[in-house]
Parts: sequence; structure tokens; C-alpha cells
Amino acid sequence: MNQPLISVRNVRKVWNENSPKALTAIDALSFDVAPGEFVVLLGPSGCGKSSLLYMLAGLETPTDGELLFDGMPIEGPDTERGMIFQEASLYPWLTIAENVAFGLKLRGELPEKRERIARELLLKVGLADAVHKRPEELSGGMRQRAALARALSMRPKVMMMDEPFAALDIQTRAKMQDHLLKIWRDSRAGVVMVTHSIEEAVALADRIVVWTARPGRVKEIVSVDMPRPRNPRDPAFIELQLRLGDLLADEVDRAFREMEASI
Ligand SMILES: Nc1ncnc2c1ncn2[C@@H]1O[C@H](COP(=O)(O)OP(=O)(O)OP(=O)(O)O)[C@@H](O)[C@H]1O
Repeated sequence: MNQPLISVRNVRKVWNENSPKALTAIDALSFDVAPGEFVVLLGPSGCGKSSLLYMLAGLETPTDGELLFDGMPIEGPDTERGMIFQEASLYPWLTIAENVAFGLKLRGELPEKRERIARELLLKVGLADAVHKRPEELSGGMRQRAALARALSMRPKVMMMDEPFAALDIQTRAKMQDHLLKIWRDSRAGVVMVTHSIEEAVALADRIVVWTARPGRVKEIVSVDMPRPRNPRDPAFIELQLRLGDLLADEVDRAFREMEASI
């Protein structure tokens, strides 16, 4: 195998270490992401998926183990690793185009180039008409597309997405998944995406990393060998959904029991 884009090697994350509130969120977690691969993280609530994304983004450090990007240790945030959160964090005082071009401005690109790239990206995510609008004038789905365009402006090698469509209604969510697949194909960036939706995982992923309950580690890695676009009514789709549901069920039960015991 070529060098992985991301390597998660035996990672442990303890929050509030050395305090009575110490909590091991992740333990002995290992998996790789290949360049351009779409990997979905699926696991029970609280198993440490967001904690891992923050570490991959370079916003937090592992307690133990190694996180490598292109073979080098992750030591802080980098524009090659874009992050998209559940709610788009756009600057309310800037237009959509200015939001998308913000990173390019910081990088010192000239105004004409910034504007051209922002327009191209907004066209790509279906927001050509929103160039001069402010975030408050857009729907949640449109704001999320703008956030995607902003992340893409930095030409990231990987995009980390933390439940990016969870706040959207079902129809908008399906459309966003289509958009994302097109953008992912064009950009050739890798994606590491957290979702609670088994259907979304099967619709999108090359591989699905199923986690155990906290402390999170890999329970199983499932390859999704189905051509895209995938039809949720396809028997192979349904079969995989059921299998993933079974894999998760024990872990979700365990997570609930532990949560109840701690209340
Ligand atoms: N900054 C933090 N400080 C202390 N504890 C934290 C912090 N962030 C997360 N945790 C704890 O770590 C554990 C894992 O949280 P995390 O958000 O990573 O899980 P998750 O799998 O993303 O959960 P969910 O699916 O519900 O979003 C939880 O018990 C959480 O309370």
C-alpha cells in the first residue's frame, strides 16, 4: 500500500488527565485513511469520534500513540486538513463570497484571484446566487455548502466533517450527500466524516470504521464495495445496513448502560 494520508496508531485520549474527573475517551485506536479515500466513523454516542477529529485537525493532542498526516506527526492546525462542523461557523458580518475567500486573503492572495476562486467554488456547491448574501439570509443547508466551499478554497488534502448534515431535514440532507460526493470526486481530497446515520454511512463511504463504546477503539472496518450512486432500496445496501446495525447495537447498549450508571 502507498503511504497512507492519515495514520491513527494506537491512540489514547484521556481528558482532564491527573484530575479526579479524568476520562479515557479513546484507547488503542488504530486505522489508516488512504489518499482520496472517503472514510466514515460510526459509533455510539460518546465513544470519542469528535475527540479524534479535533486531534486530526491539530486542535488537541493525543495522550498516547501517534497521529500522522502524509507520514509526518500532526502538530497543529494546517490548511491541508480542513474541518467542517455540524453548524457552519461563518462570519456573520462578511458576505458569503468573502467568507469563502477568507483563508485566501490570510494567505495573501490578490482580490481578483480571491473573488474568482470564491465564485468558482460557490458555483460548484450550487450557491452562485448567494455570492453577495450574508450568512443569516441562507438556510442551514446553504450555509453548510458555503462552509464546504470555504474549506475547499484551501485545496485541502483531507476534509474532516463532524456530523455535517445532522441539523438538516431529510430531503436537504439527501441533496447535500449528492453534492458532497460530486465535490469529493472533483477535489480528490480524502474525507473523514462522523455520522450517526447508518444509511448515510453506506451511501457515502469507501470504508466505515465502526467503533466500540467508550473508550473508543475499532470494532470492525467495513468496506463498501458498491458503485455510486447507491440506492437505499438495493438489497445489498439494505443487507449492509442491517449488518452495521447489528455491529453497533451491542456497543450502543453498552454506552447507554454506562451513561445510566454514571447519572
Ligand atoms: N474538551 C473536553 N473536555 C473533557 N471531556 C471531553 C471533552 N471533549 C469530549 N469529552 C468527553 O469525551 C468523551 C467522548 O466525547 P466525543 O464528543 O469525542 O464523543 P463522540 O463519539 O463524538 O460523541 P457524539 O457521537 O455524542 O458526538 C465524552 O465522554 C465527552 O464528554
